[in-house]
Amino acid sequence: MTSPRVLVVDDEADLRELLEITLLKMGLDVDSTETLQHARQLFAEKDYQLVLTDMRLPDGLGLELVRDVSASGKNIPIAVVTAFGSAENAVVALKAGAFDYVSKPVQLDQLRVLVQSALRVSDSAPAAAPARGQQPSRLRGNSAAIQSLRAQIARLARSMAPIAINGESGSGKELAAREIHAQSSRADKPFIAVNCGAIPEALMEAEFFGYRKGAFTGAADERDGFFQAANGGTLMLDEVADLPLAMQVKLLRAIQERRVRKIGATAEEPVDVRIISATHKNLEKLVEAGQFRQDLFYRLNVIELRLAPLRERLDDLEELTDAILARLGSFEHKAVLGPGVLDVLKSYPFPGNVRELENILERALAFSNDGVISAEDLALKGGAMPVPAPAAAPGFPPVQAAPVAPEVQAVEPAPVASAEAAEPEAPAMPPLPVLDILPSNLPAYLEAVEREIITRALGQTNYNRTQAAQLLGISFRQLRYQMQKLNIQDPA
Ligand SMILES: Nc1ncnc2c1ncn2[C@@H]1O[C@H](COP(=O)(O)OP(=O)(O)OP(=O)(O)O)[C@@H](O)[C@H]1O
Repeated sequence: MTSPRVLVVDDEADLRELLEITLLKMGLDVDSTETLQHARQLFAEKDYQLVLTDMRLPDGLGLELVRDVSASGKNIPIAVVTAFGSAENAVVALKAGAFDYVSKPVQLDQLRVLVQSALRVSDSAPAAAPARGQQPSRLRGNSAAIQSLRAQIARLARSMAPIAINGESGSGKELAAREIHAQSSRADKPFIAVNCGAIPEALMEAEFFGYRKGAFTGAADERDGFFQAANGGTLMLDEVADLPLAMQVKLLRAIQERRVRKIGATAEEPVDVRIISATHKNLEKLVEAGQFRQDLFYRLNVIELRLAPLRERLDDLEELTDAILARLGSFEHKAVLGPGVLDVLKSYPFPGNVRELENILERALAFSNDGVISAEDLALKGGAMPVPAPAAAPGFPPVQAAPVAPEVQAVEPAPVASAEAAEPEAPAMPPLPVLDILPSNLPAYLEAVEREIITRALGQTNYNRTQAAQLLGISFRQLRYQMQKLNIQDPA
């Protein structure tokens, strides 16, 4: 069996030699050259599994080779070596189709990780075909928007470039991120989704980077953070716009250096993580307003992926509805839409997108006769639903913090005790109650207030959690945490 062959293009003799020796020690065959022209010739003549090129070459730019290799249709990963501190070059190369980059001075551990994951990419099937052993796609729909999304996902799965997914709440951003991970050479490593908007600011550094035993009061054991938990795999930064500025600086550093330091540790540890970020907000506007760091935005936004809202792809509604009903119904009790109900759904704007469709169908099924859903069962405009009485005051249940284990696939941090802050443009606050007697147990009292407010919002929206979250100016996930924490259940 022949070894994989790598083409190294660099005119700096020392660096070229270092790259060659490292690759040879990894058991690879290496061809090397100093010029762009010779590199093009070699690439045309021979089969390579990886091309590694410097950005500045005597007769041109490594970027030109990136474009040639990407356009060749051979599906060969090409990585670039960028000058120290040249974030622009790295981003430009990734945008042009580079698989990944290493910065000078080249850290050999990072180079080896890059080479190994690049070789896994060239090993796997071409872009359109699913990787070995991969689960079938959960992404339903056949509209032009979804078809183009599938094609983009297949292409993006083959690189390390950071991806920024933008789309309304519930439009499938996390699902798309999971698909990219599942189709990538990282599929057998963890996919960790972190909701940046739900982590208390004081815990952020510990949650992202981990801590050593005794680093602070309560740090009874050493613990990994999200970066270490996602090592080798993909880290999804959901609701990335909600990251506080101080954390943005630390995150940028971790992404640039590909190293993290646990709180209380002296040494940094390398991490190999692909970053996918997602938001329903306009990050560019937040950058202009000084609420999001430009440098982090630039790093995260290398490739943009936009998810169309459901109302812009109503062609998908039937397939989505069928898939959701098949999941909700059982073998004996099939769930179906009654006559004309699909048209009623098509006239609804779905502000909460596919997630709202799921919620609507789930509720409608509970109200339906024998699993046949009528237009009334959909209760699209909201109808009166009895508001469940708030839980009795005595004996407030203790709040359980969810432990974060490395094998956890979607990490949702422990719920925060107070109601999360609403968007800056949230409507005016109702006046605060004037209390005659001060509560003797403030946390328990606040919990009772929170339970009362959330239960009222859910009652007003017929327990449609998407709409209740909107009413309260919090995200769907934040509402879900609070409901779990306060043990509020849908009476249906
Ligand atoms: N094209 C699709 N096919 C099948 N299911 C979908 C599709 N798009 C979204 N969903 C489903 O809709 C629900 C919401 O999707 P997801 O959590 O990915 O949305 P999101 O945009 O990340 O939401 P949020 O902004 O609230 O984080 C999930 O249950 C997901 O599986």
